[in-house]
Formats: sequence, C-alpha cells, structure tokens
Amino acid sequence: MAVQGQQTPAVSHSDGSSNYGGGLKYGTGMGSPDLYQYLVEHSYRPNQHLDALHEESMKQGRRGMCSPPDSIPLLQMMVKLTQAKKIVEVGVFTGYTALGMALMLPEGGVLHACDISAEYPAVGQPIWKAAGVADKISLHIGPATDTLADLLAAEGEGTFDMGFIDADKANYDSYYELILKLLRPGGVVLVDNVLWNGSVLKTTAVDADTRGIQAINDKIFKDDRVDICMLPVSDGVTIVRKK
Ligand SMILES: C[S@@+](CC[C@H](N)C(=O)[O-])C[C@H]1O[C@@H](n2cnc3c(N)ncnc32)[C@H](O)[C@@H]1O
Repeated sequence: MAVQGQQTPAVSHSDGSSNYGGGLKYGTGMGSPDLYQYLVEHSYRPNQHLDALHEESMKQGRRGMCSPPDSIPLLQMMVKLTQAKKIVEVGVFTGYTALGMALMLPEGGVLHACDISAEYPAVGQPIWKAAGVADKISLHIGPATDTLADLLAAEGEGTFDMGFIDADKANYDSYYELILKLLRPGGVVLVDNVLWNGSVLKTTAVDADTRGIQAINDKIFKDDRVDICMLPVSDGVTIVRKK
C-alpha cells in the first residue's frame, strides 16, 4: 500500500499548531517518509476490505481522521495477544480501525464502537458487512462519556478485554478512567495520538486537545494501576495494561 504523499487536511489550533495533517500525519515517530513506507510494507499485510475502507476514507472531507495503516497490525496483534472477546473503541470515524480489530475477533466476540456522529460510520458499514463482521460491531451513537457510563452500568466492571481511545483529546482522561473500570485485570487499552504530531513538546500550548494529550501522558506515566509502553507507531500509541 502506497502511503507516501497521502497528505491530509490540517486542523489548525489556536496556538498555530496543526494536527491530522500538515505533512506529518504518517509516522510522527519515524525518521523519514521512506523508512515509514518500509515499515508499512513490512508490517501491514494487505486485506481487500481494509484497503477498500481506507480508500473510501481518503475520499471523505475529514479524511485526516482515519488512522494510518501501521496502526492496524498493532491493534490486531493486541486483540490476539489478549485473546479479546469484548472490545470498546472510542472514536470510529469510518470504522477503519474498528474493522481491523473486528476481523480478529473470535465467534461471539463483540466490539462496541462509540462515536458522537453516525455520518462517517455509515461509510464503513457496507464494508463491515462485506467483510463478514457487521454482526460483531455494535455501534453506539452519542457522547462517548455517556456511552461508556451506560456500558459500565449494563455490562459491569472488569468485563472487557481491550479498549482503544481515538476521539476528542480533551476528554481522554474521562475515557481512560471509564475504560479502566470496564477492563478486566490484564486487559489493555491503547491510547492514540499520544505524540500529537510533535505538539506534545509545546510546553506553552493552550489548545484543549494538546493539553488533554499532555495531561493524559503525564497521568499514565505516573499511574501505578497500570503497566505502560509508549510506541512511535502511527501518531504515537501508548499500550496500557491494567494490573
Ligand atoms: C480520529 S477519529 C477516529 C478514527 C478511527 N479510530 C479510525 O482510525 O478509523 C475521531 C472520532 O471521534 C469522534 N468523536 C469526537 N468527539 C466525540 C465524543 N465526544 N464522543 C464520541 N465520539 C467523538 C469523531 O466523530 C470522530 O469520528
């Protein structure tokens, strides 16, 4: 899959920084675009449904919201390693990462996919169906803090194997706390965009997204309820394992 040149529309922040674009969307943590291309070519094994959904996603107005291909092998590996049967994703967009994870779920497994809008998930739904995983994805539309609280009430604490946080950064702390409750001991939550296109280095950042990412990174680093590993995959992903 060719990934070079897939520039995404920049989202400008009040402090002048930009994310989801501006040329660094792919491989924030990588030394060069060529090295990033090499990494994708040697880790992302093409899948016709994932490729079709990625292509559709790149046609959307907010295409920069779609995770890059190197996030897929990481998410899929975590589904396998945790032997996940129950997953929650916060932030669906067109459902590219949801599809990647759902493809790894065993029979009877379920991925609860939470988004505030049904508009973009509708792009992915026919492809979920074609891939044979539509019945494994339960889509919840509404503010994710409400959805996660509802899931906690309905399913109970310690009932999930895995989570993925990839929505509005200002609410990351709430998503993290709610998902930690949902996870069983040994369960993992992956936190996306933890390098935020390099903006985490801006100590004077005032925008809510950058501050939200900086705050959750600081908090997770000191959190003795969990084991952690921050990776320069995609835009930075922290793997958090509940003790
Ligand atoms: C970066 S995109 C998710 C991308 C997706 N994980 C993928 O790579 O295929 C972020 C998504 O979070 C959703 N979102 C933003 N604020 C939200 C909120 N308060 N509650 C639930 N979803 C929200 C947006 O609608 C958007 O679809």
